[in-house]
Amino acid sequence: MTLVTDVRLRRVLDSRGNPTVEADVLTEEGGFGRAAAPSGASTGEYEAIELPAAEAIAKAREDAVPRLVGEVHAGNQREVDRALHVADGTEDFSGIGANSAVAISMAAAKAGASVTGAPLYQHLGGTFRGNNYPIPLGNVIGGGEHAADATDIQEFLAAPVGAPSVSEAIFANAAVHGEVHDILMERDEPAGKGDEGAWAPSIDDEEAFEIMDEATTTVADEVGFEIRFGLDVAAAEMYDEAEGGYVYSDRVRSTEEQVEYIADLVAEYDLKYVEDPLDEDDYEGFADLTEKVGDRTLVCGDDLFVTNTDRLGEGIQQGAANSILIKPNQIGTLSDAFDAIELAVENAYGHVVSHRSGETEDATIAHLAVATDAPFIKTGAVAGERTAKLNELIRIEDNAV
Ligand SMILES: O=C(O)[C@@H](CO)OP(=O)(O)O
Ligand SMILES: [Mg+2]
Repeated sequence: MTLVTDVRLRRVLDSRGNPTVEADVLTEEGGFGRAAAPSGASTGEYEAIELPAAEAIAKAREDAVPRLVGEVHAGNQREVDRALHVADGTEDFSGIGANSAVAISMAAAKAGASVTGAPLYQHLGGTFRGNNYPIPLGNVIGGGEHAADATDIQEFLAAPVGAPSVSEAIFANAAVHGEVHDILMERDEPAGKGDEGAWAPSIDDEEAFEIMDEATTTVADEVGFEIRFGLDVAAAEMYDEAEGGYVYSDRVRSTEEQVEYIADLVAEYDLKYVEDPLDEDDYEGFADLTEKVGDRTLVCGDDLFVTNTDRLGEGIQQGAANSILIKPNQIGTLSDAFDAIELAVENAYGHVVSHRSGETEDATIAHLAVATDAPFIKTGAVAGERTAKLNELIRIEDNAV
């Protein structure tokens, strides 16, 4: 019923104005799915390889499309994704590009769902999926690789942990984003926005912590539920061995100092979430920090694990982190992302489904998060390519997809 009859690929715009790959998958019985690949700026060294969009499309047309059309069923995700791996023939999708692979993989899932008439989250998660929804982590202040002349820490994320529903959580994050703006205005700190729609003022990290504390407290009082906050340090971008450690605007921190610094921040601000607090090669540092604060906060590996089961397995062995960021384009297919989620869940690691800094209106990750009972989703707070996912979550909760 879901035999693939055509795969069409094209270049479309992403939110940074760069070309990215969009895929359409068509099947017998009129099935149709469309999806587009996102793109990172602070990419991990061990991610699957994104090729220039035009090249990825040319390679996929030559090598992948003939192995899909008339050969695989969109309703059988493993079959589709195996064919993509065979077509690619490398370990890191450098053959056809992880951008082509992930766009086709996600479009196939949507095509499979469309034939059965089930919403994508149910197609992916099964009919016995639980009734949980992820808490959205909303990026409201940011810098690092996502904005020039702003904070050293890449993302300050609102975490509305007490929200009674997804929609209330989403509106709370938007309110925190608005409150941050008001506080910045009061302080006479004008701010543009970074790649993900977060405010990118020219302030130091210390001031950003003060503002986050104030903004989350103010909005929590207004809405009447608990709002905490967290970070994506994106520390691999700061780490410079020759400089002796983590290079901040005002100083360099050694690995030990970095672990202490982050542990102190967790204690001082009761942080709910800390992503990539250490370099992507430093399992040991991650393990040290997890030992110190892992009972109180989520220590999450993004560049550390890159959605890869081998790297996650190593982290589990060493006790590095207690949660994993899931970005399908880091690994190339939905099947590989599901494998990483399964391994995480089996080992009591939390999983956080995530957007990239370069995004499109594609909302697949909202369905992926709901399908897999993810405790958290990280997909911004405002901006159209972010609200595409957030509004889809609202629709899913409202049974309207
Ligand atoms: O580091 C991250 O977690 C992401 C998304 O916020 O950024 P990028 O897509 O640039 O890697
Ligand atoms: Mg990150």
